[in-house]
Order: sequence, then C-alpha cells, then structure tokens
Amino acid sequence: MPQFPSPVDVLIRRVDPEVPLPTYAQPGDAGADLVTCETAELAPGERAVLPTGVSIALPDGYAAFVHPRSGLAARCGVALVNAPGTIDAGYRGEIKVIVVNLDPRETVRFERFDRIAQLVVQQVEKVRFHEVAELPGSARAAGGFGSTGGHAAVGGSTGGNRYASVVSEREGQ
Ligand SMILES: O=c1ccn([C@H]2C[C@H](O)[C@@H](COP(=O)(O)OP(=O)(O)OP(=O)(O)O)O2)c(=O)[nH]1
Ligand SMILES: [Mg+2]
Repeated sequence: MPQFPSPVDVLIRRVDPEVPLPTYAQPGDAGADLVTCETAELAPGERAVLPTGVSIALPDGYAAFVHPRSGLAARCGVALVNAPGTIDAGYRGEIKVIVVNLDPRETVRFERFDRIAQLVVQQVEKVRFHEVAELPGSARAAGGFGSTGGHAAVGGSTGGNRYASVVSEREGQ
C-alpha cells in the first residue's frame, strides 16, 4: 500500500462561525478548497475581493498559495487577478480571494459557501542576496519572453516558431 506523507499541522480560525473548513476534495490533492462567505455577482470584466471566512497561522518556512479552480475557469471564465495569491506565514488576517470574470458575455454569480479557489501550502526558502558586479554565465543568458519561439498561432497559421498575431495586424488596421 502506498503511504501518504504525514500532513503538516496548521492552526485555523473561523472568522465566519458557519464556514466549512478548507478540505481536500480527493486524497492526494494539492489544494484544499476555499469558499466565499459572501454572495457576489460579477458582470463581464468585473472583479471582487471575496472573504473566505478563515484565517490561518502557518509554521515558519511555509507559505500558502491561493490558486484558481480549473472548473470555474473552464466553465465560467473566472480567474484570480493575482494568481497565485501569496499567504505569508505571519499573516493572521482573513484569507481573501480576488476573483475576476473574464467571460465576455455572461454574468457569474457566487452563492455563500461556493468553492471559489484552492489553497496550496508549500515550504519556501528564504535567501540571502549577495550583490555582485557580474553574474556567472549561463546558456539562456538574458533570453526570455519568447526567445525560444514555438508559440501558439492564431488565424489558421501553423508555423511552429511564429507568434500569435494581434487582430488589428491581421485585419490590416
Ligand atoms: O490572494 C491573496 C493574497 C494575499 N492575501 C493576504 C495574505 C498575505 O500575507 C497578505 C499580503 O499579500 P501580498 O504580499 O501579496 O500583498 P501586498 O500588496 O504586497 O501587501 P503587503 O504590503 O501587505 O504585503 O495579504 C490574501 O488574503 N489573499
Ligand atoms: Mg507583500
């Protein structure tokens, strides 16, 4: 039988006395689902900061990350503005989720205790920065932002190394 590693203990406080605690929907899930305590209606393009009804105290050396739910993204176009949101170990306030409705047409409605995001708890390294005049060389050097090509194409092009073109360019505007 596979053994699950033993879970890390995290203190949690209900800010809303009725809120269900975050739960992992399936064994082995990385994220525990967070709910909204408020109903909210978001028109296309609208955003909201939704309270989850919980605050936590993470052990030093850990952080929690508020990730989007793929089902909400795929079915409703709901994203997190700051994905992933960072919950610092020292933060004792209520965890909030900054949602945005990216659907161009449909209004999205959240009911109280709908699951809106998922919390992934991870160990994080603290670094000490050492200033230098020159950094050591690397194969990538300063290349980035698409320097290796291979992006998705739009408008029926199949070119492997071309970039998606913006609509105004395609229409000659
Ligand atoms: O999605 C999020 C992101 C952040 N927070 C809380 C926990 C986090 O510890 C604190 C600060 O977050 P962050 O560092 O991302 O925000 P900031 O704009 O840098 O604010 P600050 O100056 O308070 O650090 O806000 C949330 O509740 N939800
Ligand atoms: Mg900050």
